[in-house]
Amino acid sequence: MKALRAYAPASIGNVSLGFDVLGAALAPVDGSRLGDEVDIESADTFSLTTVGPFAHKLPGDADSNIVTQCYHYFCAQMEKVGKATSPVAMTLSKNLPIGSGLGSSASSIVAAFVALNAFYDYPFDEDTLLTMMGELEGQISGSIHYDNVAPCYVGGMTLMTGATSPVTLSLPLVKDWYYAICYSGISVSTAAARDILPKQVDMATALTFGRQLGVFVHALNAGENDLAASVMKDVIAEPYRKQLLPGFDEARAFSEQEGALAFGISGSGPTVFAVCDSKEKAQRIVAYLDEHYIQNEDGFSHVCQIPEQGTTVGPIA
Ligand SMILES: Nc1ncnc2c1ncn2[C@@H]1O[C@H](COP(=O)(O)OP(=O)(O)O)[C@@H](O)[C@H]1O
Ligand SMILES: N[C@@H](CCOP(=O)(O)O)C(=O)O
Repeated sequence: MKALRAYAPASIGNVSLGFDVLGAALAPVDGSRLGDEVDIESADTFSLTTVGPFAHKLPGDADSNIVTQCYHYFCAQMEKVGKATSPVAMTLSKNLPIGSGLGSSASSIVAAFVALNAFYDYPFDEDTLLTMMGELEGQISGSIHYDNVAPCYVGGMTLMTGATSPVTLSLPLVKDWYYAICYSGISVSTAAARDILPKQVDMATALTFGRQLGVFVHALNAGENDLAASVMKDVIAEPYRKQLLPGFDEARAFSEQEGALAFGISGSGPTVFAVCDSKEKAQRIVAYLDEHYIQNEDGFSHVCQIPEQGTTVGPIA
């Protein structure tokens, strides 16, 4: 009997300078896994079982779980293209905290769609699947944005095009950048953190946003890494969101003093990240964040890099 497992990594939405259009996958350098997993196998009727360290924080009923919604959405898309589906049993290992800024819902969504697509012998191509992932992410967070689902699915650092094909472009990776990331343990709802943002930005902010994104993409392609890091500043969301994050200003001050190239909010927070040009600097910042930024026993931190690979799927060993 076919039984598959998909693993979908955590991700940094926005990467400070690219609100809703830039994202990066995350992989701890110690080789541990940071992401949700979805198992799938044939069954007489559909079911979803949830396990893992954050399963108890999910909605109690399977119907409210985004993975169940992915299954129904996937089946409806299959029907539209005249393809049959049969019931499956799915198991979600909920390894990412909810409302963490690590693309938790995106990780579940991407793992679910990749597992379903593989189970039914790959009926949909990458752009079609990404569009479906964005749709489900939009249902849960209040508006469609691809900056978590895209890097989670394809890996690397991704820039959204606004087109349906290709949905996303992959940017060059800086091999010697290390990301100190820390989840404080509190929950910030993405929908609520979007609601507090102004609906319009002024001309000066729009010009800074465009200039930074243009310079960043050029600098990465030219290998001018310091120039790229110099424009990793959030002029859209951080000024409004940082008030939700106790210890944010102090964490930034410490990281900058330790030589971090950039510091910002991962997605809508509360996770923060510091970009460093050595693993040792990232480890020192992680040690500070462990002691000063974490608020409760759910918090954690890691030194990460951006993996080239995104979601993986294969037979359950
Ligand atoms: N599999 C799932 N993973 C994460 N959140 C889920 C899942 N299924 C349903 N939810 C609900 O979706 C919402 C996700 O909140 P959100 O703030 O967008 O989280 P995140 O920023 O971590 O993706 C929560 O209300 C959560 O209960
Ligand atoms: N671009 C989005 C990213 C949200 O990421 P999450 O990990 O907090 O869901 C935003 O900034 O609202």
